[in-house]
Amino acid sequence: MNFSRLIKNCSIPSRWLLANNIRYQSSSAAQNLIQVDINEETGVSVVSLNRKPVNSLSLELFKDFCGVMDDLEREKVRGMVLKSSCDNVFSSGLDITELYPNPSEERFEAFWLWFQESWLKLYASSFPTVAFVNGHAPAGGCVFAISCEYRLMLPYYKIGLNEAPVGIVATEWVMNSLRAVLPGKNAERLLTSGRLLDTQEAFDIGLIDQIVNNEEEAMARSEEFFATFDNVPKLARALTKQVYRKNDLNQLIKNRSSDAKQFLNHILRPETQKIIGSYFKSLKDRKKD
Ligand SMILES: CCCCC/C=C\CCC/C=C/CC(=O)SCCNC(=O)CCNC(=O)[C@H](O)C(C)(C)COP(=O)(O)OP(=O)(O)OC[C@H]1O[C@@H](n2cnc3c(N)ncnc32)[C@H](O)[C@@H]1OP(=O)(O)O
Repeated sequence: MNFSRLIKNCSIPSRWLLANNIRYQSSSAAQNLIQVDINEETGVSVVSLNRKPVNSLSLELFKDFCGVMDDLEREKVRGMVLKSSCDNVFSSGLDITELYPNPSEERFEAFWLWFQESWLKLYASSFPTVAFVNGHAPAGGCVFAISCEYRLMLPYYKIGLNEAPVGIVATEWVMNSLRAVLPGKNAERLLTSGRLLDTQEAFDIGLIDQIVNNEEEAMARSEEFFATFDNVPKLARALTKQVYRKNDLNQLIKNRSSDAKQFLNHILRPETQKIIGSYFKSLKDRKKD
């Protein structure tokens, strides 16, 4: 196997970014949408999504996330734990205001390309990744979790891919990430029903790896997970992961702009706008009851 070609092919940021003429520029340093804490002793980095109140995923958050992932690659961290700093919510998924009402083509295209970019960087990261699901993780929130290598979750929250009930068809790279975690039939059922599972159900079908009761326990379990790689050369580990995930990665890399166009067309359909609009209204109305 030609390793230098492989490394070049796995060089995540520049090749993919240049292909789309987009470059990282921190969009929101003042807003502090992502907090990063690197433990100098252990080499483990804790990355907290910090877009109050519910970590809905906006263009700015995706841009900042990509910047953080680039920094962690440069720092050669030993591992990353992804969590939320919002109460009770890991991430509420894509920011619905990016999808409704009728987003501008320019904004939406940028939004979608940075979402793709975030997934590529997380899914192919050279360092080990743990999602500490410390709150609800519907839709895009679940996409972040299943793109990590290991999932820990606090009890009594919900996780799943509820795109279908929201009028959205999950794209192929999202389906592939789920298939990599769950055996085929459970993955298909989760997608087509759009059911959100509670922590125990998610553990029972293997969507999450362990249930933890608090952050301290989550950090201890993460450390155990990272320690399983301590005797493995970093480059060999990273390349094994990237080659193993290569088909999923290539499926998106080859289709980035058609994926964005397809999703925009889908989102702009009047029927889709109507379903998302009434779903969003029901979210707002829930509070008034
Ligand atoms: C043809 C090709 C198709 C290709 C498709 C490709 C890919 C799909 C893959 C990824 C797609 C993902 C789609 C999505 O992610 S859509 C978003 C789906 N998200 C949800 O359904 C979750 C909605 N939210 C909730 O259920 C709850 O908010 C909660 C997360 C359980 C938290 O509940 P709670 O703590 O009670 O907070 P509130 O509900 O009161 O929320 C506070 C505040 O935030 C607003 N909000 C909540 N979620 C979102 C969101 N996702 N976007 C924007 N805003 C959100 C909520 O309305 C409240 O606002 P107000 O305070 O103004 O009322």
